[in-house]
Amino acid sequence: MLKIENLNKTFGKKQIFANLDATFGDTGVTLIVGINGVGKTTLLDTILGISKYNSGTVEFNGLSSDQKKFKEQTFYVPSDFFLPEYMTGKEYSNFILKHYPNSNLAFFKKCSEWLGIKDSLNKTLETYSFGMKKKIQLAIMASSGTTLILADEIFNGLDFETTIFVQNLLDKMSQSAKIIIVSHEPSVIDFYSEDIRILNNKKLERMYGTSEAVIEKVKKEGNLNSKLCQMEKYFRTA
Ligand SMILES: Nc1ncnc2c1ncn2[C@@H]1O[C@H](COP(=O)(O)OP(=O)(O)OP(=O)(O)O)[C@@H](O)[C@H]1O
Repeated sequence: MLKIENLNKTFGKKQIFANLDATFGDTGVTLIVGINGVGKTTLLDTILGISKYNSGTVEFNGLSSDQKKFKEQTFYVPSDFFLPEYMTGKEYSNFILKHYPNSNLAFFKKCSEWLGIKDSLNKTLETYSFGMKKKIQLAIMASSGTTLILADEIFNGLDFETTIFVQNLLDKMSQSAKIIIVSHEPSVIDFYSEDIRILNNKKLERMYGTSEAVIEKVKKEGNLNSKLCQMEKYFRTA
């Protein structure tokens, strides 16, 4: 179980989280939504210990992010990434997967085949398109054998077919791992409607109801309806 208690985090004078509490079970997909700049990436970074927090506790199965066992059990797919361009896909995947004791190289090969990058594994990463770079990270993620996976904007840059494939892959993986994803896509809200949390007012709140209700709430938090009205008025009078 991932447990966050009384989390407080600031960047300078700006408070990002205030006494944020959240628990996540051992399996299933949780979708985190929220307007731009509210702190979704910071939350993932904080869980993983990449970003320090002011006070509170973050534990995964009793482990803290500075422990080797925590690192071996968790995998992060960030939204912005820089890959070692001089390595081939094969060298890179071997390099990353060897850090994970339960990784499965045979499954990596299978995922590479499913994702259509198998024939490019002997090429250097500088020759990969953005989508191919994303795909190799997804294949590594799926075969890492980790039990906590955090992924930021995971579907960005993926074509339609791959998006559907990855949604189903995550669904299967979530039977034995906890997967927490951040996404802005309405279709993703539809697919993962079981556990949706909205980051708002420096806290993480569980959302219940239909995906339409969730989308309406997200729109309201960002004042989208009011902005749309203002824009319509502007074009009517311009
Ligand atoms: N290293 C940093 N130093 C100072 N402020 C930061 C830093 N990183 C993020 N912030 C600020 O913290 C807030 C949360 O940023 P974060 O990237 O977590 O938001 P987000 O919800 O992921 O946004 P988006 O949907 O645009 O990706 C923003 O106001 C951002 O400007």
